[in-house]
This record gives sequence, C-alpha cells and structure tokens, in this order.
Amino acid sequence: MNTAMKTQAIRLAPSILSADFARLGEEVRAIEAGGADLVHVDVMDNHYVPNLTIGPLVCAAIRPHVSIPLDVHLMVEPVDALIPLFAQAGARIITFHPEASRHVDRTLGMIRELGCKAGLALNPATSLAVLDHVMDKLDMILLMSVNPGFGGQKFITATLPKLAAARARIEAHVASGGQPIWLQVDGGVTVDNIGAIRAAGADTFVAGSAVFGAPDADGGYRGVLQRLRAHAGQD
Ligand SMILES: O=C(CO)[C@@H](O)[C@H](O)COP(=O)(O)O
Repeated sequence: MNTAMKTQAIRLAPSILSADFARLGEEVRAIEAGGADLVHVDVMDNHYVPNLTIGPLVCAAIRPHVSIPLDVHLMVEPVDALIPLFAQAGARIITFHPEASRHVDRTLGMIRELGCKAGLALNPATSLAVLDHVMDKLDMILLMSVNPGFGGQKFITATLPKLAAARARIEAHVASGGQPIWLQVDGGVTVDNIGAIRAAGADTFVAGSAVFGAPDADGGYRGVLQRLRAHAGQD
C-alpha cells in the first residue's frame, strides 16, 4: 500500500444477506446509524448462483429507510433486463459478473446511462484479464473472496495477491489520466483479516455475517463497524 492510499477513506458495506429479513427497514437504519458507508444488496437468482434472494421490490422498500447509497450486487444471468429495474428501485451502484452479459462493455455503459456507478465482479477463479478493455467504463471492481451464493464462508487467501494486482492496475490507470475506480472485496471479511485485505489494496469492504452477527455485548453493529474501521487502519 502506498502513502497516498493509507490516508484514503475506506468504505464499509454491510451485506444485508445476513440481516433479519423480517425487519429489513430497521436493520438498514441500524447499520447506517452504526457508521456504514453503503448498504450492500446481494441479488441472487437460483441460476447464476444456487441461492435466491432479493428483487427490485425489496430494494425499493428499503430505499426510504437510509440516506447512504444502495450498492447492488447482481448475481443473476442474464443480467441486462434487470438493470433498469434496480436503477428505478434506487440503486446507486450496480455490479454484475462478466459471465452474465454477452456484451460487458455495453452493460457497463447501460448502468452509467441510468445514472448509476458501474461495477464488475470477478469470482475467485476469474482472471483480471477480463478488465483489460473496459477500465475506462468502470467505477468499481469487486473481487469475490468466496465463491458467490452464500454468506458466512471462509475468506479465500489467494484473493490477497489478486487484490494487489488489481490495485496496481488501478494505480496505473489513474496515473495515465484515467478515472478513479473503487476496489471492493466481498466474502469472509472479518475484524481479524481486514487489516491484511486493506494492506493488499482494497478500499471498499463488504461484510455480512461479521456485521449482522455481531453480539450486542460487544457494541452491536456500531461496535463491529468501529472495530472493522480501526483494524483497516482508519479511526
Ligand atoms: O455476495 C456474497 C456472497 O455471494 C457476499 O456479499 C456475502 O454475503 C458476504 O457475506 P459474509 O461472507 O461477509 O458473511
């Protein structure tokens, strides 16, 4: 991590996949009050991934409960037809997987035309080469540190050198006049490993079970968000 990066703000994005779905409004209000920067919304279709979760109606229902951005991660295939629905439902960031679009460049353009930030998500075994010709269309790169589909999995450590390589690509892109690109990590992020993940180059951290499973006795959501931030090197 270079000196400029050390002083850069980090973003914490609790994944509501691990929230209490019967009380979602209350849950997203609580994470915002606890210091979250984004609400991470995991959309799964029982096709691209085995699980089935949230649609645009749920996204629209939680939108009025928070002022922080909704960060929508689409694990659906095909993806294009759902993008306008999530933009309409209040998503500010929309991320998809390259395998889910026949025309990745076009899909990224569609997201931006709808006024959202565009993200591309790479599974643990997906090469960074998929970024080669679309760096100028990206607002965020999401590196999966578990295989997508479920919360509560263990962090895959091979993600650390991959994050460092993605960070180097971003720095080179910015140095040659390109736009800033966030680097998000998703899966198995905890208080114990966030320091190493930050050091490898991530600036945006999705955490589901670590946040929503935090014991009240340890300060609940606010307590764990503070610990995550502190262990990532930011007070
Ligand atoms: O997208 C996914 C899983 O596919 C993630 O957002 C997980 O939901 C993160 O949960 P934890 O690993 O932090 O419990």
